[in-house]
Amino acid sequence: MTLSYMPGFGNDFETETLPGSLPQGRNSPQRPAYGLYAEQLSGSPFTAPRGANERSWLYRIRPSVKHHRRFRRAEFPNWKTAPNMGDHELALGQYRWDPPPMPSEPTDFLQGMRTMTTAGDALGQSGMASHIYLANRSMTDDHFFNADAEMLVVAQTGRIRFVTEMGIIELVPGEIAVLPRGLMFRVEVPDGEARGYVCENYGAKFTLPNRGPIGANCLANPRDFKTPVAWFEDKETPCRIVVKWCGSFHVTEIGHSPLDVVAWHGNYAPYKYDLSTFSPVGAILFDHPDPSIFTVLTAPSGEEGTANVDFVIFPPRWLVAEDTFRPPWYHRNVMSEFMGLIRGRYDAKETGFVPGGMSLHNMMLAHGPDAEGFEKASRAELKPVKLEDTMAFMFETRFPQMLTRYAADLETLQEDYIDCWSRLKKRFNGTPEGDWS
Ligand SMILES: O=C(O)Cc1cc(O)ccc1O
Ligand SMILES: [Fe+2]
Repeated sequence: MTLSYMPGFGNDFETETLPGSLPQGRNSPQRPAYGLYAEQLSGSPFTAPRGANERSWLYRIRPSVKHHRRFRRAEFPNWKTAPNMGDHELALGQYRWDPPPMPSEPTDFLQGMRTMTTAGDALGQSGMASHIYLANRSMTDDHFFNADAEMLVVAQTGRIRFVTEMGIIELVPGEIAVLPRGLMFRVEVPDGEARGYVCENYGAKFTLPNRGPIGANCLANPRDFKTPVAWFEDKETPCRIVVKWCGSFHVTEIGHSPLDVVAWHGNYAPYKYDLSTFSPVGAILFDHPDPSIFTVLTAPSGEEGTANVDFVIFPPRWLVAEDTFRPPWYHRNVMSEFMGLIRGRYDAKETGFVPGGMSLHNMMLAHGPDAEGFEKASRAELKPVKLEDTMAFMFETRFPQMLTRYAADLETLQEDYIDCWSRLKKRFNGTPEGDWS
């Protein structure tokens, strides 16, 4: 399937599948062409300031209200929403997990969503949740929208295709997608199996970070974000709609596909991004900068510089710093760090953090390179070194991340994770040289 995308971040896009199906010069003509219904999808309050005002106009076969019959409650027991406190007995700690096993029974993207952490409060529209998805079945007649959050999806293994009401996005591992709050979609797994990570962002939408003195280029460049062109199906067969709303799930049946948008325009739309197009900027003489230098997208909170959630990556790059301990320093952080590994190895952890795995370093819990990583980096010859074939990421939030029972009970939780620091030796011996024996 060849898919077409429109470049740009937050653009005012326009796209139509049939000639003349998109009204020009107005949003709501008396009789839109092709007998379509005009519908506005608002992603911000009507009165949001211009820079933050997001809405799209959708021209569809039936208005969405015809997609809503009376709902029944539905259950997705592994998909949790903040606040979700204390449903396990595990004490505080630094945690790391190997990849969870693929389910043996047929499992679609919704059934395969497993929440690892929740933070903040979805009803207060702040905070986030970290999930892993494990899918081995495409959704065919089932469709979904999430009223609680926009969803940032990080593909780790297997292609994953989001057939949305505004067009089709397909990801290969190493790509991400952002699906706005309220967008209707179904999820297909063209390779038969897919695994990856999801950040549900309950707060203000992800946007590009300011670059400050870096200037007008590098990091994530706007043109590398891709929004799908319009696509629709005119399918008069039974379909189901699942809604996530304030942490609960609801389902209804309708007699046709809700993916019936023939044309649309506006700036509230899904998009994808290939992480390999991120242009990293770093220290080219000495020291290790804060990881915020690798922020792809940031979802602000009300407080300046204090993200509801940042999406940060650790891409392939050259390390050139002189007289520098090059891996991450040891640190304690008021922000809470959930990490995943898409491929390769992460430079702070030589072993134990594997692709498809996860780690959680919560508010103020100390962490940093393992003993082997420290030894190696402290003695390494500081010639230019390229970190190749690697891609780790972090969901970093101002809110403490509460573990779910699923995460606490997961059989791939590494009981011995904190032992990775136990072999760090005392080097202090009262002399300026220290003891490096
Ligand atoms: O903890 C981690 O591995 C993530 C991280 C990386 C880095 O380069 C600096 C700080 C930080 O939290
Ligand atoms: Fe960290």
